[in-house]
Amino acid sequence: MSRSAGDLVLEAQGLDRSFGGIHAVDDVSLEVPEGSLHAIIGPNGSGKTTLFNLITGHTRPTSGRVRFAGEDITGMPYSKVARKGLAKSYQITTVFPLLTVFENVRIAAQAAGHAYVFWRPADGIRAVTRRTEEVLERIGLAADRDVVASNLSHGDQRRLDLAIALATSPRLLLLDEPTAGMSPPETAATVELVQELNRDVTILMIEHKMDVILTIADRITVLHQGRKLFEGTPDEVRDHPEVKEVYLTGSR
Ligand SMILES: Nc1ncnc2c1ncn2[C@@H]1O[C@H](COP(=O)(O)OP(=O)(O)OP(=O)(O)O)[C@@H](O)[C@H]1O
Repeated sequence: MSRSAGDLVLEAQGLDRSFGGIHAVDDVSLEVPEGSLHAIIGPNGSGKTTLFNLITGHTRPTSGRVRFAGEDITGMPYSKVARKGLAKSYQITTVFPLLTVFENVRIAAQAAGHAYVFWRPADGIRAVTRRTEEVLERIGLAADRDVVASNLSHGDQRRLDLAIALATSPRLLLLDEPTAGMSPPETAATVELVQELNRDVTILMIEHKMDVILTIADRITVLHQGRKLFEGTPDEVRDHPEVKEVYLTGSR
């Protein structure tokens, strides 16, 4: 299938999810075109994480549909969605702390099927090693390949988590606050890295730092109390009176 900018990688329609009496996500629709960097912002408790979980299959929507690369994936478990090319990088959750950087990334590359040349296993192993080295180079962790993951700085552990996601050669990468807990230099390096990755992977990200979002996003969805308050370009979001009010006063 040929792909071009403008094709929708992700389409969410009318997503809804309640937990008891809390309407965490309320009729949210989203369209993410191939190649774009789309950001989700909103105050604490506005439904960002729940929306991500509805997309990845970690949480079932009460109603609404999710399409990935044209296929309906609503309610499909993440293990299956991941094999279709949707990867997520969530706050170091996928790193094995006692394995080296290289081993961590190699496991992901292997799981993604890069070793699946069963009639010539040596080719498969070489392909996995090549993909692992390529990803480490790209993420800037090649010099740390033999370091045990738990000995990396917080910023480098986040980079490793990204490397693991990237090793699966995803078509869409979901990033949940990639700069959380990072120092200003680490944040700047991560912003650069995310922009670099976006050259060939579509990205959907949650981010709290407004300056980061306004710098790198093509389009921004603003959530407030589970609903879509506004969607637009960084300039439109920056100038939108209701968005300013929510961010400045925390309420509306
Ligand atoms: N499993 C759950 N059970 C009950 N309530 C939940 C559950 N998950 C989320 N919520 C509630 O749904 C609402 C939205 O939460 P969510 O975590 O999606 O917001 P968020 O925008 O990601 O917040 P934050 O920025 O603080 O991470 C909140 O009121 C939260 O307490």
